[in-house]
Amino acid sequence: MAFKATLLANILAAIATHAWMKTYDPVPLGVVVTALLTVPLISTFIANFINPSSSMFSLVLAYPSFYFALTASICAYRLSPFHPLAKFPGPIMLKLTKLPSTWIAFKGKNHVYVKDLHDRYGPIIRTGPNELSTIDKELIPQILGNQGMPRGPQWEARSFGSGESNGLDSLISSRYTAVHAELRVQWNKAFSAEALRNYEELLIPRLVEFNNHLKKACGKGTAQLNIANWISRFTYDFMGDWVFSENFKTMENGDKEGRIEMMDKSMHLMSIIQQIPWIAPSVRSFPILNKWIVKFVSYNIQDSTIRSQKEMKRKDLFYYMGEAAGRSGSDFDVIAENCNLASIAASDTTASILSNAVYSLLSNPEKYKKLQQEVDKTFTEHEINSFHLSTGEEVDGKMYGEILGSMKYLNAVLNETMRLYPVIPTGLHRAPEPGSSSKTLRIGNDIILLPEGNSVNVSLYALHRDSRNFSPHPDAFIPERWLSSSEKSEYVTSKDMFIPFSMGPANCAGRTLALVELRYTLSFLVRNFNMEFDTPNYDPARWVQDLRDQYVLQKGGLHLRMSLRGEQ
Ligand code: HEM
Repeated sequence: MAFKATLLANILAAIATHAWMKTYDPVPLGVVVTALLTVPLISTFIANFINPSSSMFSLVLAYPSFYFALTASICAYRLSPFHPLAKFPGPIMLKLTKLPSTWIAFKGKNHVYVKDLHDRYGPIIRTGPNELSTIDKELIPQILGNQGMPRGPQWEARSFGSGESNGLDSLISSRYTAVHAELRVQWNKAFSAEALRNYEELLIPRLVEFNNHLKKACGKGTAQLNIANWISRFTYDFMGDWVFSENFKTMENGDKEGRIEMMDKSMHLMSIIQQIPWIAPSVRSFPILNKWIVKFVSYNIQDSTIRSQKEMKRKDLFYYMGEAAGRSGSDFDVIAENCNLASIAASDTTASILSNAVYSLLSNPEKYKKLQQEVDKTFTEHEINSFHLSTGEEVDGKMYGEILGSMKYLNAVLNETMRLYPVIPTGLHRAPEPGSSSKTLRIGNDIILLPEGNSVNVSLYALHRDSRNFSPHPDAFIPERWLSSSEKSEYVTSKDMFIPFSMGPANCAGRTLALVELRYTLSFLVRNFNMEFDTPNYDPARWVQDLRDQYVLQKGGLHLRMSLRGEQ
């Protein structure tokens, strides 16, 4: 009898605990742990008070029965028709827990996994107890567009800052529409036509330096180079120029401080903990786990501090985030947070696309040749000589952004690269605005009610490889699919479903600069160097295997044999 009373008390307590956790979700981890430790004790005490028995025996029974009942209650609810996401298909394990996704994120293969799930289950799937993923054409604008939702809790886990959801964090991790819109105004000013021209002026000398390093490495013969690593250092140094007015000299001296490595390790941790955002603050309170993030941020704070003490020579991002926004020294945290964001957004992203573009071209020699022909023709026609190695000339002050922007094949190659290898492959995460209770989405005549506490992800990797949007051969690198506009084209190319920079109010703020940098850098590489895979030392099949979805699409090494091209 006493045995039954303890059992019953703990089952009831478990159900009540579950109901309480659901109602006040997300409950801070510390409170949850305290509840899990104390509630079985209290319920057993009450049961024993009403029906005295051997307290030792009751205690032995209390914890297992409570945890078992709590787990059963949670699982039953998540699989039940009462769950708001009940009607969406997906593997049972994912409906129950995010643990499998956490493991897959650890391995960096979430993009492949989610695409595979969409192939199996359809355009709207359940990828977690409270999470959907969609590649549905009708839903995407409702999620990302102007009337869509703000960023979801995954972005808090990705925050480099304090991670507070209501404070002035960086633009990318603010979850409130109004806070985001206010910050975005300043970011938009930082990419005005005048600002862009300024950045372009900074880009050219840095590109010439990149050119010269590669030229030196090649000497009069052939060099074996990890071009992905060189590209990362180039994009990082260029970021230093226009964000902090500082030359980090990673091309000259190597990544001695390990900044690029730190950035990548930080994002690996974030990509894992974002799967279960509510544990993120606790995980990040462990110094051993958080050390890369802390170190990376401390470098950026140091860079912002140095920049704040310098006389401004050019309008860099620090200026736009600070002085131009009417912010002063007391707002240093906001300025530094946003410069910190730019240090990743403006380096790892372009490095990822450029390396993937080189890999794709070398894997498709006829496309490589076609691009080279276009680049040679355009550079000759417009006398774009200052990048040509053999001239060794200094920068001539001319800007070529517009000319490069009109190069059809170059832009088709970049589009095709961003289609196949989107920089943020799975992480366009959105959730109902905190405090809004729910978001209503429409699909045909159906209504999807997404209550607060639930979220939805758009997977660009799956969207861009969906044969309904891009065919034939959605997984193949075919820049030509971007060139034909006629109805009779042999290609289906859904341009509205090509969103590598996302869409809506939180789309990529740096899109215009990114495109300028990509066009310049790729055309200069193709113009000035012969490039081929360094086989048999390097197996090109490794490239795709080494790509990892770690918030930003991370890459391994890309080992090439490179030599200078002669006069064209
Ligand atoms: C090829 C290069 C790049 C790609 C493909 C890319 C892609 C993206 C995507 C997909 C997002 C939106 C995420 C979402 O919807 O939640 C984003 C946001 C953002 N990107 Fe980029 N990005 C690139 C380069 C850059 C550069 C060079 C900058 C310059 C700092 C930049 C700054 C930002 C910022 C500030 C945001 C947040 C925008 C907001 O919340 O309003 N990105 N980027």
